[in-house]
Amino acid sequence: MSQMPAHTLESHLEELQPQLTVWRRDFHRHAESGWVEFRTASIVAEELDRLGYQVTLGRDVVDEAARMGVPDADTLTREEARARTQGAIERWLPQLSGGFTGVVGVLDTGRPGPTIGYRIDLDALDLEESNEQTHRPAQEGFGSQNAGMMHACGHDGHTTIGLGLARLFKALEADLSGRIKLIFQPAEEGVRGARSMVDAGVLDDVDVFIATHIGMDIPCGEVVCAQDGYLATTKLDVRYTGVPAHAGGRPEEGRNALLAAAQAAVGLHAIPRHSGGASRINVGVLNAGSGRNVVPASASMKIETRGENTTINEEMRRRAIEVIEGAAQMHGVSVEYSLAGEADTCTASPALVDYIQRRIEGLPGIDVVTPSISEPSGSEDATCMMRRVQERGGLATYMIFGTELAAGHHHQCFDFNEAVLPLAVRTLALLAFDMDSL
Ligand SMILES: O=C(O)C[C@H](NC(=O)Cc1c[nH]c2ccccc12)C(=O)O
Repeated sequence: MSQMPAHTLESHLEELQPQLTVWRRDFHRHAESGWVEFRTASIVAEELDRLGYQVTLGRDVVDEAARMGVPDADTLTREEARARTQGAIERWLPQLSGGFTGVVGVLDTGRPGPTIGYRIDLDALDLEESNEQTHRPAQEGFGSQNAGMMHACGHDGHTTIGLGLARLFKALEADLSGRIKLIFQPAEEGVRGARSMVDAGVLDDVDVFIATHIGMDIPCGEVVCAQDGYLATTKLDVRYTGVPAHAGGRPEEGRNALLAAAQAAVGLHAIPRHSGGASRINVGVLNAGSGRNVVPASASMKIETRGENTTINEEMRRRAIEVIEGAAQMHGVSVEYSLAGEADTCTASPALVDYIQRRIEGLPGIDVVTPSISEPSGSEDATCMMRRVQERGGLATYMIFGTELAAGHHHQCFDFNEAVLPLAVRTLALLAFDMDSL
């Protein structure tokens, strides 16, 4: 990788900056949950294609069998139609249809050098955004137009950073060598999409891999070179089926699915925490019953286990399944459960962390460079992409770009300081220009 004049980058970035805000607010306003990011993915594909990147998408980058937590066919069809009405770019939709909303753009300089992969997650959360006028997106007219979907974790910012990188790398291509691979991943929330891109082979030619997240309760100007504290996690969908009966006339003929689920919910949260390290369990959703005077014949739950390492998470999952099955037996109902998402832990590559720390010290806008954070945090399926690259002898890390938040991640009033966008684009771009020293 050769050096490029810093003023060249800065002049391109200055020109790009207004566009970053436009992109972020457009993606925020058209928030799309996992596997239905049709409009977002089509805009990404169009921009990459316009810039001259090699664009692959859909089933070419998403392995169908490895997808997890995919919405039902009616939802996919409805959301694709919604995306069309909101300006999705038609020519890309056939390949994205059915919930194959991954997009990969490759810039091949033709000169010897590493392939550097950047992971960008596209999806919004299943959450209703605040419409309070104290919430800036609502006040300034870019609140989500899609009921029950909100960018409340910063992935609208991530997608913007990815497109900003695409433009900047194209503008600076003459000073680059090797290949840049921008990996736009669906369905990070619920850890559902990364595995399908790994199984599609997307990471098999990546030498250096960088995933990123903004926010995480640190201020704009602080950059973490490696977030190592991600928890291994398993997500399960559970369904109990009982026997309906007249609650007043023949209660003894019923088999109560609601009680089975309630028993399971309490039993799950009673599973002891693990002495070997951090462990978590959560029953996030419980729906049951059909009428006040009917013995409930159906109940469904969305649950998750987490652990500081694979062993702890596996033990939490094993105990959870014991409880789920035991509750069914207690109430004489049947139970089915399915895997709805899964991710492991991962540790960043020390050589890459050292390189990043040296390279970004003193860059414009960066006040604090933290080498790594290892406190148990949430979970991330980028870890399976990191592992794939490392298994092949490559280097991987997960960077955090701090930024002030109006409310915490996954909160209906979430918003962030958009100054992080150009800072992240500059920092991530510069990392690609001096990797020979790695
Ligand atoms: O398990 C999931 O659904 C992934 C999801 N991931 C994130 O929210 C990203 C994330 C990981 N760690 C943190 C810490 C704070 C905010 C966001 C995150 C989570 O942990 O619930």
